[in-house]
Amino acid sequence: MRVESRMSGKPDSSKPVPRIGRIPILDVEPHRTCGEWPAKAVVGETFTVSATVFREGHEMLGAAVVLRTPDGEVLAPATMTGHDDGTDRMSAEVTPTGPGHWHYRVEAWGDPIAHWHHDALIKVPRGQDVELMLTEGSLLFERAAKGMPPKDRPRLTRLAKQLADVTVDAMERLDAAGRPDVLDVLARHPLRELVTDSPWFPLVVHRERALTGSWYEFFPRSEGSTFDPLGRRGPMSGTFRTAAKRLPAIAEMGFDVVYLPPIHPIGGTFRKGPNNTLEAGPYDPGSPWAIGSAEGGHDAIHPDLGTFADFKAFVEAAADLGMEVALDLALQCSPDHPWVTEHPEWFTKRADGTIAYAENPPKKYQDIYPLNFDNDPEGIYREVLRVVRLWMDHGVRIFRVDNPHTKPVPFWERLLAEVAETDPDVLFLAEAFTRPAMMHTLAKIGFHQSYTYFTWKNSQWELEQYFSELAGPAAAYMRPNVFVNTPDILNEYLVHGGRPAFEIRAILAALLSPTWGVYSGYELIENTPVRPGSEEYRDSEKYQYRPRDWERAEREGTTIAPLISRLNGFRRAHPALRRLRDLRFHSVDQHELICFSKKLTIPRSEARPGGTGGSSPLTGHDDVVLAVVNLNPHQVREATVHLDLPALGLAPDAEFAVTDEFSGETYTWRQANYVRLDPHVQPAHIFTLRRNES
Ligand SMILES: O=P(O)(O)O[C@H]1O[C@H](CO)[C@@H](O[C@H]2O[C@H](CO)[C@@H](O)[C@H](O)[C@H]2O)[C@H](O)[C@H]1O
Repeated sequence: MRVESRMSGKPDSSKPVPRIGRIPILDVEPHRTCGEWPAKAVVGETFTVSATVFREGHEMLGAAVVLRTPDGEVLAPATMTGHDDGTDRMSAEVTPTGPGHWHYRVEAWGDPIAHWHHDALIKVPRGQDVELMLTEGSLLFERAAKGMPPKDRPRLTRLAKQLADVTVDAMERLDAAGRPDVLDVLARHPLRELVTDSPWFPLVVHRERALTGSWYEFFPRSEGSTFDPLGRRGPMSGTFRTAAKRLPAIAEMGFDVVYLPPIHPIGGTFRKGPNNTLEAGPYDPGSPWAIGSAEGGHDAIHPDLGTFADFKAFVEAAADLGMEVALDLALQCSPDHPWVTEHPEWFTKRADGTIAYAENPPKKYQDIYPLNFDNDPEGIYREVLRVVRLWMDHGVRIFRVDNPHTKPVPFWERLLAEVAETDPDVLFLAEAFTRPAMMHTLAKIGFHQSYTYFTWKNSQWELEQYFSELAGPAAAYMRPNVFVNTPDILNEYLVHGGRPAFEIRAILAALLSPTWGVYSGYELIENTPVRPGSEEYRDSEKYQYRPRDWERAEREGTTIAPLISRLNGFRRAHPALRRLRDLRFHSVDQHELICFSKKLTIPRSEARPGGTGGSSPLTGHDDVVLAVVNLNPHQVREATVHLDLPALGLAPDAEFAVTDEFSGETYTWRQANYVRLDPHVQPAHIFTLRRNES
């Protein structure tokens, strides 16, 4: 990192130039973890900037973080504080207030007044150099006064005079230099010398939905699909119009985003039949990811679903209910896709002239051809950009990108950058389940959100380890979208855990991650795998229509939709739950329970007295949620939970009231607390905190 010192003057090119600043500023985070790509935040998201800042000898220094807005305005510095652990690490929190391309930098300086004060406090009481010390202090405060805004100047000028007044007791004069009002002025306007700046580092600020949201995935063709009980005709597909009837119930559950698998024409060649069989019957609708037929490709709508006007009406109906529609972007083709004949050069031919089908080992996708992005990079790029813009023009502002890790990374970096230039509100979710290097790089180069390994993290240690990584340094560039299930992932925990397992996983996802998602049928506790040990559903909706009797489930109480509504309600009521970086785990002496909290400081102007859902912010400006979850879906578990009270904004010996958001019961808690959770009654406590008045 090149650090320019304001004091270094013009370098003489014939001599070696020190690369380090006058006050060294090293290892600035999040810059270091983001590499050459911008750090990410959403509007109003507070994050920490830290750096190693030190200097020679025993001189004292100060440091601050400065934000520069997309308009070039440099905002008031946020003072950095030291970590007091011998590492010379300093940090400050900053909050960008609008979208766009921001910058941040660290400034450091020598602080002669702090240094003088430190020495004077040692020497004056011991009678060493008393008048000399006080005179030097007086001169320093005179200097500082010159740089003050007029309203603060008199206070320091008076102090400078007082320090030099030999008629006043020396200790009294020294005490005056440590008065809170003086320290306050100095904190705001320190006397700075040898000022050194780090370079400006990029920070891209997105809209809130890039970090926060509740997603619901469903196949529009299933909603309203019908079967002839007499078998005189094949099943009839649902349409955008019939699917729209499901939207109010989805909104009722509190979802923000409705994600649709591909809605394009589906190919007939090598079409898959029920349960991923390789032979489809005459009425089998095929996998929606097998995109393209004579009816069109990625820029067309499956005629069974309706027309562009129907799609528009669907998007508008969702918007009226406060939801956005996310569309799948799966860059692959059925053998019947128009690109296959119009652009044969986009596909790789084998020695026998055939095109190899796509794979994501060990999965085989016999019904699709992969594109070869290196055959005609420019042609494919232009066409994909056209397709993306077409759907953007039809109201789609979120794309869920299928298997981005099987396409060249620079392709995505270019595409996402070009879209962001004109439409910075358009978001892309990377569906890449692959090695960390690829997943993290896709996030760095521009994907706004990423699928995660949450579905496979079921134990306490796995969850703690994984989420500590996601909410730790990775949060600077990668935003998790935590689905509890997908059409491809029915985890064995759900297969064997029954209803409590579905409740537990929904609670974990909704509270641990600012964005979580549910694939339709989850609320009905659908958990039959196609065969023992498989993560595929039996009679998977990927290959056949799957209408569901929502009303019956509601009547019979076989749905967890009410729990999902409550979870999304908590998330709306508690801004802390809509953030990631505020997650902290607490210790539990039983490995099948997990305890975590989220705490967000809300500016006073935004604090809501009393909160909602029976909760109340801790201090009027802290939103704190504490959860304890039994991870065993079969058996009661009890334990002692040891809280990290400072992480909750509380003193180590504090006693405070916790109110369970499910039961409404209030308990008095302290550092160590007994917990007992029965997964068949209530698998979790979700507590809001209130300090005891006494
Ligand atoms: O490869 P992933 O596990 O990430 O899964 C995603 O991409 C798959 C390919 O698009 C997709 O698979 C489905 O569509 C295929 C093409 O029609 C079909 O051959 C597969 O049997 C079917 O599962 C998967 O759904 C998607 O999430």
